[in-house]
Amino acid sequence: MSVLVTGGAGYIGSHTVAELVAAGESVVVVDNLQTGHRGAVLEAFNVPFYNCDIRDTKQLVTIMNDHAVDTVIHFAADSLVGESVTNPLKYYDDNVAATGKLLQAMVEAGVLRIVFSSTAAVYGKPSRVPISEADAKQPENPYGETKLAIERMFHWTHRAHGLSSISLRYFNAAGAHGSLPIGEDHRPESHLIPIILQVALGQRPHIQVFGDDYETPDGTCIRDYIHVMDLASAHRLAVRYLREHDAGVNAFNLGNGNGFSVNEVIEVARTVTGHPIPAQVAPRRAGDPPQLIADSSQAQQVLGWTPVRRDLATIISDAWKWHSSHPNGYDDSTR
Ligand SMILES: NC(=O)c1ccc[n+]([C@@H]2O[C@H](COP(=O)([O-])OP(=O)(O)OC[C@H]3O[C@@H](n4cnc5c(N)ncnc54)[C@H](O)[C@@H]3O)[C@@H](O)[C@H]2O)c1
Ligand SMILES: O=c1ccn([C@@H]2O[C@H](COP(=O)(O)OP(=O)(O)O[C@H]3O[C@H](CO)[C@H](O)[C@H](O)[C@H]3O)[C@@H](O)[C@H]2O)c(=O)[nH]1
Repeated sequence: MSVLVTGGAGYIGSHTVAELVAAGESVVVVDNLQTGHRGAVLEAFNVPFYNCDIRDTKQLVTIMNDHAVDTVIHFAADSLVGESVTNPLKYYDDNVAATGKLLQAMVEAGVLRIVFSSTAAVYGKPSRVPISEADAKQPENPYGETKLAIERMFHWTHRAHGLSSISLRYFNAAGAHGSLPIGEDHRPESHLIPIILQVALGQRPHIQVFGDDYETPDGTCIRDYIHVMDLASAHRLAVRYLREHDAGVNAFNLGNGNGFSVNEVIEVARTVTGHPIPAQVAPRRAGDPPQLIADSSQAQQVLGWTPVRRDLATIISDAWKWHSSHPNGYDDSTR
């Protein structure tokens, strides 16, 4: 039995591949490298890699059959919130329609288990924190809307085809493997922690703090940062759960349950890096909710998941090891 990982050359996907390989799973990666990096799927893993789009149903069916795939973990997506607002149809095509093609290939190949990368963005601006899975889903951008639409596809494909699924709603993924040479390399980078670390590396003059007039103790936005290897372990457990249960349709939040403000994150990064990291207050970024904090008790109870790298200094320190040893990210010249 193998696990097919779509988007396995991306940030969270490559860390999950590392986790699965370490657990003795047989893994196959499918990635069109639109934002991923060939170098993120380490040669030492000896994992089959297909430079393939998830819309290519025919090739996916062949790959699933050739590798005796029994479960898919689906990371492949567009995930820039701002771009999704200016170009929503790209997100309906690349996220919703492309996932439809992937599910079609799975049904054709008789692969009826999927773990899906969902997001806290399905909730929009929450009415309370911590957020529970049953709370209102009111996405404020097409990115979150398309992820929610995919979650709904699982409802109907379960009824029609018996496809069982676990949607994992990540809060703010951060950090890096810590011992293997993989980490975060989005181009352009939009996430707070890697941008702060680019300031520490001298690649940017300062960090812009998007708004200091929110209704939070220090006025800056609060987020729930979750270590990428804790996300990876949740995927491993989700695969196991799907194999061992007639699981139906599930969705779980993945976060630490602790919120840190933008200013607090900058302060911890100053301590970790020993760099002053100049900060400048800038206007609010459109669509940012003041606070996002997860209630992840369901993932803990049902999957047996326990995040173990919960400390923000550990998360930033692992990210710093990656960024300081790979200041220009992956070398894509050998693609
Ligand atoms: N990074 C976060 O904080 C975060 C938070 C919540 C949810 N997510 C979701 O988690 C998933 C992974 O995020 P990431 O940060 O690792 O992103 P990423 O861009 O690093 O990884 C996505 C990978 O999918 C590949 N891909 C995209 N479209 C494809 C297609 N049509 N066919 C084949 N491959 C394709 C890309 O090349 C890339 O390697 C995404 O679905 C994202 O929406 C991320
Ligand atoms: O240069 C920056 C970058 C970010 N921020 C702030 O830092 C916080 C975190 O921002 P990120 O862009 O790192 O993360 P988001 O919370 O916006 O987004 C994350 O959570 C979303 C769900 O709400 C989506 O899932 C998305 O993919 C995921 O990256 C926000 O308050 C943002 O305004 C800054 O102040 N300056």
